[in-house]
Amino acid sequence: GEVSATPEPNESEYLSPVSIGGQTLNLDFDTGSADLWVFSTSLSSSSIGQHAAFDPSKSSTWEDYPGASWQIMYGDGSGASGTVGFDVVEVGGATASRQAVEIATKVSSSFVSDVNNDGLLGLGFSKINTIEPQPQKTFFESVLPKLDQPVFTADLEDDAAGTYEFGRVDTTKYTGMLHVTPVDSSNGFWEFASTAYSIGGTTYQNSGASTAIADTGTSLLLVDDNVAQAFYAQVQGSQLSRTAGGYVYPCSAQVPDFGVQIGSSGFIATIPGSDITFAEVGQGTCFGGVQGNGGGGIQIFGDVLLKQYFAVFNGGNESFGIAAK
Ligand SMILES: O=C(CNCCc1c[nH]c2ccccc12)Nc1scc(-c2ccccc2)c1C(=O)NCc1ccccc1
Repeated sequence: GEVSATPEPNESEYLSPVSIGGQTLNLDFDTGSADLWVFSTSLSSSSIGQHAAFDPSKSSTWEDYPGASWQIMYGDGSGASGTVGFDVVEVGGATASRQAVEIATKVSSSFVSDVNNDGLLGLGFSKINTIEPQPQKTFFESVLPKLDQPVFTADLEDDAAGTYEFGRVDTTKYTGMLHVTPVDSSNGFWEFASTAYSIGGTTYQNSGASTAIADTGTSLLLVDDNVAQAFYAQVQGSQLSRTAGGYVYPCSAQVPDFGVQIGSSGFIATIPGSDITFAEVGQGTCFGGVQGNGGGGIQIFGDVLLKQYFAVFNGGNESFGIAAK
């Protein structure tokens, strides 16, 4: 069947209503991780705050996974951990009848204060699922055999609602051609080759990192440090600020267009300079949406890039495609 879930965009994330054992929570759909975890009634009331919290004792279809646990840490220092069970998980119209659901008994402060999401729904590959003693399938892997097509699409918008759809590619959602590249899932990500970039329309070879991942769970565009340095060399007044945690510049600065190659096909996905500012950090200073990846081998193509395009994640032939919209 085909399903669509319309996430509510909030700042840097796109939330979609998910039903778990008949309880609805707003989860952040995240192609950069593979854990489905939720705020739960096991957390302290101060941690729960405004969040919806899943209560397994109120689900008639809940099944414990005795002795299992999970623990996840993200590159921004945030994280969560807890216990595991199985329940019926429904997104739009697709149902996973026995989906591993990770109950948070601990969440870091950044998730407590991020009142928009009640947890994450990982859409990466289950080889990076953190459940011990045995990693479990993602929601997409669970429903894949039942879908008309083994795909899901992400149509992220800045302020309008974005949409994830499972089982079909809505060709009315994009214009021109879909630029498709093979994915190497061996690291558990939707990872592909990316060896070139462009600044202000001029293309350069990327001498550093040679791959990138499509990551709806990361707000920023984290490129090879040399590429970030080359980009900000063309932004008057920019500087790498330790206090801000990255490159900042006067909000009045002229920011050039920035593009990154998707796959070895040669297609360069471009972000208009006017869409690159991520946040104002005060005193007329702006924080850039393009930042260095801190020397890690892979580049992380997050929402700053993905919201410019319509994205197709194909779990059948393991490929990633984007098109203008
Ligand atoms: O984890 C994800 C996607 N889920 C994010 C969930 C999430 C984390 N805070 C959230 C807050 C709200 C909603 C969702 C999330 N992507 C990947 S792949 C490799 C790295 C990585 C590993 C080591 C070092 C650097 C990156 C990350 C990473 O840590 N991104 C987050 C981030 C965010 C900001 C800056 C850097 C990295």
